[in-house]
Amino acid sequence: MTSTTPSVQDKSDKDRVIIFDTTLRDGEQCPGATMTFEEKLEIAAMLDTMGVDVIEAGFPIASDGDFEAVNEIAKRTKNAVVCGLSRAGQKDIDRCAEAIRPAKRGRIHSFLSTSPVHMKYKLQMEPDAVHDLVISSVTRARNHTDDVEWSSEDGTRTEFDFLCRCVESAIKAGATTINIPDTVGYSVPEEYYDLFKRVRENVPNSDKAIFSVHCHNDLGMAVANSMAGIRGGARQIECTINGIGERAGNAALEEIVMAMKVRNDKLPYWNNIDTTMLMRASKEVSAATSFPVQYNKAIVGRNAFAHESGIHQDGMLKNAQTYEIMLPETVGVKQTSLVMGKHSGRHAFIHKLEEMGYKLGQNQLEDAFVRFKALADRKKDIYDEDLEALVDQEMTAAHDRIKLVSLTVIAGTHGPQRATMKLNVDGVVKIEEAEGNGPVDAVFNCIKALVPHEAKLELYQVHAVTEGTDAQAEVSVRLAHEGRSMTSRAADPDTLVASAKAYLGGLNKIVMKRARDMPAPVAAAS
Ligand SMILES: CC(=O)SCCNC(=O)CCNC(=O)[C@H](O)C(C)(C)COP(=O)(O)OP(=O)(O)OC[C@H]1O[C@@H](n2cnc3c(N)ncnc32)[C@H](O)[C@@H]1OP(=O)(O)O
Ligand SMILES: CC(C)C(=O)C(=O)O
Repeated sequence: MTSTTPSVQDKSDKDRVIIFDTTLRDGEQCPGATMTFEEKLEIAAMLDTMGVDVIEAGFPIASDGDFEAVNEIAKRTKNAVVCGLSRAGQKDIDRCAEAIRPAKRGRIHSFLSTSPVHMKYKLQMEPDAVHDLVISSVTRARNHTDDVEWSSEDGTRTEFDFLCRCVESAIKAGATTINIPDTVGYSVPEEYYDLFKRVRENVPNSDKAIFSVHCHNDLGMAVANSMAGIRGGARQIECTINGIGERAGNAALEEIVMAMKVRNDKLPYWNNIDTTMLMRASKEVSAATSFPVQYNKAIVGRNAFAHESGIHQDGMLKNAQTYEIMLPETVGVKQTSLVMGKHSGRHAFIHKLEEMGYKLGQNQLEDAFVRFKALADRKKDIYDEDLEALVDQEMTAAHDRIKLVSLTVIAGTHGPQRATMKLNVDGVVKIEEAEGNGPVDAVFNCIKALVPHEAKLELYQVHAVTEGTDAQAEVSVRLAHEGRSMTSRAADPDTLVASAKAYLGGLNKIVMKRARDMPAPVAAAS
């Protein structure tokens, strides 16, 4: 934990927040997120191990498959309460009760809309009839289990007095948890805080139930609203892994939990979640639903602990607290990553090369850095292999007597292909133009014209250093000369430039060998 991250000091019961995970119910409701029976069992087991207090495992009346999943999760879950959702009708409630029956601790979660728009158009019921149904549904659920949650669907758009009337009756009928959902993600933090505060103050028996928040993210405020509800006196948060759920989703469990942990000074609440499992949970849910996690998603996005900007990377290298408010290990991420890219600076570049085992002199470093920046301008992702190729080239090129200055190639359907090349040979710049049977042949013919030699090309191979159409091409050539073979490699985003550099690399090796064999002044190649 960094010093900006106070630990949860005083774990008093009044500040304990129940984490109610609804990934398998509300999470599964979003289009395309359907999970198989086996995937649901795995996710439920993971949530149980992670310390989730209540697992909403499904909506048993929805289908036989949902019933089976809730029922099996109820049988297997060791610690958490297993909850099933049901409408207010008797059939729904009884089916839900049957599904959760094997659970060590089972909960029926019954809901009914209370807002004018929902009552009038969706339910087509008068408020008094809705109120009666609240009482009869909670009473029926209570006959099955003593753990009953009642939700006033569209609670944040419900008339205050009617909401209080329904909440009071639900508690009187035996509801032990009262949820006031922001079903359509319409509320704002101050308003949601106020709603809980006022309902708890106005409902005479409010202290007999635990209040719960359930927020949707239509305006991007699900987590902020959830925390506001907790400040207003709620002590259960309904949330999902990766924030999946209806439309724009629910409050994300990982964000809620880490907000309480990192900002415990301002949000002095605690929960039982093992935060080191958050990344694993995110990956498991993403794999099961095939929903990718947004790169910049808080806590579990792949960029959440990654830095590309030079100024940030420099800060991070000097002290991680400069740009990170929590340690990656806290959420199950191995380590911070300093991603090399066009915004990186020298500090990070040198650090990266040292990590990869390279020690370059000051001039070599400066040259390599300039070439790295040029590469990063052209290539989206710079991988370790790119840096390796770049530095290897830098190191071998340092003593080269033949250097590529420029190359232009005209290629296409109307041959012959033509290359124009400028070389620096022992400090003298020469230019030549040549044709060839294809662009590579034209390039090599240019080299032969500029540096006449006897060496024969034995092998020419191209492969991509990394993936993507902007990947660097790595070219290998083998030149046979006086009974020996010289191999050389070069990389560049342009295959023809890489080809020229690889060929010249082979020639430089021949020249160097000659110079070693007969130390007198040598002309380039033979
Ligand atoms: C805010 C939420 O997330 S609520 C949960 C939403 N989740 C889902 O709907 C997923 C699972 N749902 C389903 O599989 C199906 O909708 C079922 C099985 C529940 C119902 O299917 P159907 O019987 O074909 O009804 P359908 O879904 O078309 O319509 C819903 C009916 O339930 C009624 N209804 C809606 N909410 C409730 C409620 N809380 N209590 C009682 N009745 C309700 C509607 O008014 C409508 O009734 P009507 O048929 O008399 O007009
Ligand atoms: C059933 C309730 C809790 C719900 O999902 C909602 O209102 O969003």
